[in-house]
Amino acid sequence: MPAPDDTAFSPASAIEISGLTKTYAAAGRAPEKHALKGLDLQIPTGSIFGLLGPNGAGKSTTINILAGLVRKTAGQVRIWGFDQDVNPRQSRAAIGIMPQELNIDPFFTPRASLEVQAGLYGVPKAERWTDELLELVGLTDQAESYTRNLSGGMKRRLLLAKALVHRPQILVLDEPTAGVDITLREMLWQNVRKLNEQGMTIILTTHYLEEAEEMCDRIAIIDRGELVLCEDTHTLLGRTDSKTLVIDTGEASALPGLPEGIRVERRADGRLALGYAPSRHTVDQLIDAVRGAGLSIRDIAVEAPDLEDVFLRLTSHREG
Ligand SMILES: Nc1ncnc2c1ncn2[C@@H]1O[C@H](COP(=O)(O)OP(=O)(O)OP(=O)(O)O)[C@@H](O)[C@H]1O
Repeated sequence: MPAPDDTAFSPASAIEISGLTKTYAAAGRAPEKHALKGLDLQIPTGSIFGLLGPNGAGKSTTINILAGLVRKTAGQVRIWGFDQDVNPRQSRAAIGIMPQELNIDPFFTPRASLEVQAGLYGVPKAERWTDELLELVGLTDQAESYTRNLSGGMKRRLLLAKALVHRPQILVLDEPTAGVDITLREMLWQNVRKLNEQGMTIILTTHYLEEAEEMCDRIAIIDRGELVLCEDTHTLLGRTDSKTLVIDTGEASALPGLPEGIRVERRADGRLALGYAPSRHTVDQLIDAVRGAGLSIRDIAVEAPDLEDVFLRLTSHREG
C-alpha cells in the first residue's frame, strides 16, 4: 500500500470515523450533553455522501470535529488515511469545509479573502489558483469589491471558493442551500457535480431530503448521536415496502373490492389510489381487480416512496 503522503494515494474511505463520542460539559444549569455516542462511519472515496438527521442529531458536531473546531471526547477520525490525532496537519489539509455561517471578513475583497485563506493553509504563491476559483464560483467581476457589498448568495459562493483554496480531496458542505434561491442552488450543485467528477469526495448535510435524494449516492442517517443507517441511496429508497398505484377510472363509481392488504381511497381529483406492498402484490393483480369490478382504466401511475417517507419512518419511532 502506498504511503499516505504519496500524492497518488487514494484510500478506499475518504473518511473513517470509529467510536466517535462527544460529550459537551455541563454549563450553568444545562446538564452535560451526549451529542455523539460512539459513531462509526465510513465515507467512500469519490462519493457524494449525505449526512442526514433531525435537529440535534449530531451532524454539526460531527462536521466541527472533522474541521478541527470541536475536540472529540473519544474515538478515532481518519481523514484521507491520516489519523487526526497523529497527523493533524495532513488530515486538515485533505478537507475543505463550507460552513453554514457567513464567516467572511467584510473588509476584504473576495480576492484578498482567498489569498489570506491560502496563506493560512500554507499554499505557496505559485500554487494558488485564486483566479480560477473566482471564475468557478462566478465572482470574477466582484473580485475587487468589498465583501460587505456582496449579496448573501455571492458571500456563500465565496465560502465555497474559500473551502477549495488548498485543493482538498474532500469537500464538506454544511447546509449549503438553507435559505438560498434556486439560481444559487443550481450553480452550487453544478459545481459540486463538476468537482465530484474530477474525483473530489463530497459530504453534504441538508434538511432538504429531496436534495439529498437527487444529489447523494450514499446516505447516512444519524439520530441522537447514533447511526441509524448508512446505505446507497437507491437501497435506502427500496427499503419501504409500500407503493401507490393511482388509477383514473374516468367515472365516479363505488370503490372496488380488492385483495386483502390493499388500502384504497378516492382522491379529491377523482382518481383511485391503491396502496400496496410490492412484496405481496403485483400491479397486474391490482389492475385485474379494478377491471374485475367493472371499471375502465383511462390512465395509470405508480408513486414510489421518497426519502422523506423513509426518513420519517426510520427516525419518528425514536421520538419521545
Ligand atoms: N457547544 C455546545 N454545548 C452544549 N451542547 C451542545 C453544543 N453544541 C451542540 N450541543 C448539543 O448537542 C446535540 C447535537 O447538536 P448538533 O448541533 O451537532 O446537531 P445537528 O444534528 O447539527 O442539529 P441541527 O440540524 O439542529 O443543526 C444537541 O442536543 C445540541 O443541543
